[in-house]
Amino acid sequence: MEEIDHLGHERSKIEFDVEAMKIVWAGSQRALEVSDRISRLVASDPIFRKDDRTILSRKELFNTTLRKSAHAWKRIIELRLTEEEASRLRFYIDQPAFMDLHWGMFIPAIKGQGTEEQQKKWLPLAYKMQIIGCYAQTELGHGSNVQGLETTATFDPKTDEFILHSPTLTSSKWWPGGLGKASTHALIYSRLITDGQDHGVHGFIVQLRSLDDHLPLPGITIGDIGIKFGNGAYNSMDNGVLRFDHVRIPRDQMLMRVSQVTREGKYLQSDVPRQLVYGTMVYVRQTIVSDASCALSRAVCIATRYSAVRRQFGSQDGGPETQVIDYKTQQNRLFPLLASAYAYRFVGEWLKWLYTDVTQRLQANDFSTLPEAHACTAGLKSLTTSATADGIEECRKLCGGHGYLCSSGLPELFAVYIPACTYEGDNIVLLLQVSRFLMKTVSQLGSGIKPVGTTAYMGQVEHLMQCHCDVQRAEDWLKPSVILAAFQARAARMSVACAQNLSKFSSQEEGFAELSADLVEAAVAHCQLIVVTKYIEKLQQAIPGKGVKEQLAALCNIYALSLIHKHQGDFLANGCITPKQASLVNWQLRSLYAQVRPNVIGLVDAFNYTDHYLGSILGRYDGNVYPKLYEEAWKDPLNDSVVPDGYHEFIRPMLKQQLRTARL
Ligand SMILES: CCCCCCCCCC/C=C\CCCCCCCC(=O)SCCNC(=O)CCNC(=O)[C@H](O)C(C)(C)COP(=O)(O)OP(=O)(O)OC[C@H]1O[C@@H](n2cnc3c(N)ncnc32)[C@H](O)[C@@H]1OP(=O)(O)O
Ligand SMILES: Cc1cc2nc3c(=O)[nH]c(=O)nc-3n(C[C@H](O)[C@H](O)[C@H](O)COP(=O)(O)OP(=O)(O)OC[C@H]3O[C@@H](n4cnc5c(N)ncnc54)[C@H](O)[C@@H]3O)c2cc1C
Repeated sequence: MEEIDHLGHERSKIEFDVEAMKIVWAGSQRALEVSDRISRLVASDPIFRKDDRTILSRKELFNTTLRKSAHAWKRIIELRLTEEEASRLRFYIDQPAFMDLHWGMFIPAIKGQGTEEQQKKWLPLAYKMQIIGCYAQTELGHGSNVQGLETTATFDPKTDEFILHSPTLTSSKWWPGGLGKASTHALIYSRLITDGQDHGVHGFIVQLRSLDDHLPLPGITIGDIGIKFGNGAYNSMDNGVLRFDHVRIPRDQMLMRVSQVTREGKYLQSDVPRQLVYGTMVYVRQTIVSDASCALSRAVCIATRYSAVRRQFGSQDGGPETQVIDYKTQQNRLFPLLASAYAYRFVGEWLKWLYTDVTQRLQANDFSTLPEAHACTAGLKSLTTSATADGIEECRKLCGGHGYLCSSGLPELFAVYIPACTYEGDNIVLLLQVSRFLMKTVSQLGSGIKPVGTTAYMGQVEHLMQCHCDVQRAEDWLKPSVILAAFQARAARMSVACAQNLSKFSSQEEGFAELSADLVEAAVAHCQLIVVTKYIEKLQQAIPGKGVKEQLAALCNIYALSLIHKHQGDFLANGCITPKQASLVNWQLRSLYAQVRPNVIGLVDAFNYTDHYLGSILGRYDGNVYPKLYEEAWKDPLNDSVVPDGYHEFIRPMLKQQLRTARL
């Protein structure tokens, strides 16, 4: 039987080349080909099914994680997948697993902080999965404050070993993914003590479990920390707890690129900055920005398709009701999220470039761009994950009641995504790092040090402090130069205001503590400017395909103008725009919504997500929502029997008792 495309009418209206847009979204023709091939491979393999995840018990769920990971590894070997293909495989399997930490943090940490000799010894074992590693930094008592970690690694010159110890309950390692049940090894961040002196936090490779029977090694207490938020979701991950009781490891298992301990127990610091100990976090924060565009685009794809299928009110003369996507309020909530998904995609691409550049420089002992890389990764991780978490929840609401069903895919997506606002650095703590960087930049203005990179605009601070926005008609808001000027003026004015207010305090520390809420807002303004700038730069490149650039430009304008509308308090209070100009933003936004409306189904089709990956009845490619929702309901285990288990024990006696009471 021929499949009906319930969204066919929508697809017939699309004014741009969707196939060309798929290439832009994927990054290149080759990336699209890889993504497409691997997504189909995963969708067609029954071991990777995920439709039962929300009803499995924790043990069953973890068992599927192990099965899927082992099967993925087998396929990687059999098909000789490249690193890029393997990473796509993990993406489409779509189940958080210990493998993420092994490949995403354990290996990068050894690469970034290990000496050549250490890399030669450990990386081949890790690449062949002969050991499984995790990243164990956070403790029960400290996560954000890394310098406050309590685990100790004390050098014993008699035996040429470090003694790992957990001196307090709060020093127990707590949270590391993969630690609870799967890992054989861990990168332990702990205080280095030599000759009674504390040298601060350093990384150590420690074996946790036997490679023969997986039992914990002597002196090691280890387990899972318990069930987390939401059904399924991040519960496939074995986040763990770990305590050491005087566990000995050889001296050469301290990662020694940044600093070394000699055979005699002497502590040596190399020219490499200490902050490189935090380097793995910079790497992962960068990947989290691209991940945000994936999670948001997934939610937006579901909400957009469903909004085109769903009809409510507005029937005239017995005709069809209005598609909810045609309500301006729906567009005003949904289209800025669609635009944000594209914006985060492009800023993620740029951040990847920035990270590659800083890594190459670090290898040549050029550390000059490290502060900027830290500020950009911290700030953009924070901005994009907060907006994505809120955006997923907004998409759930955009889908009305059906969005609350697990079969919409949205509850699980929300539950699995929200910890991104916390892990790899709490979002507020990270924004405070950005504001520290901004305050330093402002304090150096006029000192001859020219701001570069993403703070280059501060070089024109005098102009930005008093310039006026050049908008008279709504269409003027479409000029990239006008948008950039408004965002630059807002960011510069907010940073300068913070710097001026800081100078009123007797100490910088006191000022930072008192003004931290304003500082966070200034950091957000700076990060939004980065996203807008990188999107505008993307549009300056050649982008082939009929109508593709026009759609991307419309989305860029929606992204920027919806932010001006949302944060108009900042723009107005700082005198960057007038109330009249703020109201023209809304006029222009409405016109942009009308421009993209016929194309929105094409814009979400361009993500090229399979139904398997979306995991949503509401977001099905064919829009065949109602029959499938109806069918799905009958699969619920509660419907296995017509009369529920427990009827005789609980319902019947209650009913009978009521009967007796009624007779009395
Ligand atoms: C099947 C096969 C599959 C194959 C493919 C798989 C691929 C998988 C990919 C998946 C990838 C990842 C999955 C990830 C899943 C998520 C797991 C989550 C893991 C974690 O959460 S790990 C723990 C993370 N913890 C944190 O982030 C802690 C946050 N805290 C900090 O970062 C710091 O403590 C701090 C807040 C920055 C403060 O530190 P500190 O007090 O030491 O520093 P100061 O504020 O005093 O600053 C001093 C100085 O240092 C600068 N600085 C700080 N941090 C950095 C940095 N990271 N880099 C560079 N510089 C830094 C700071 O700016 C100051 O500079 P200044 O002196 O002002 O010049
Ligand atoms: C799902 C998940 C997976 C994780 N995986 C790992 C892992 O693999 N390895 C690992 O080592 N860790 C892991 N973590 C731990 C994670 O990195 C930390 O939880 C995170 O860094 C936040 O630290 P915290 O828990 O100490 O939060 P806290 O710092 O205790 O935050 C609590 C509150 O205090 C606020 N706050 C804290 N400091 C300040 C400040 N200076 N100014 C203003 N406000 C402040 C925060 O904004 C927040 O609102 C994971 C966590 C989660 C949730």
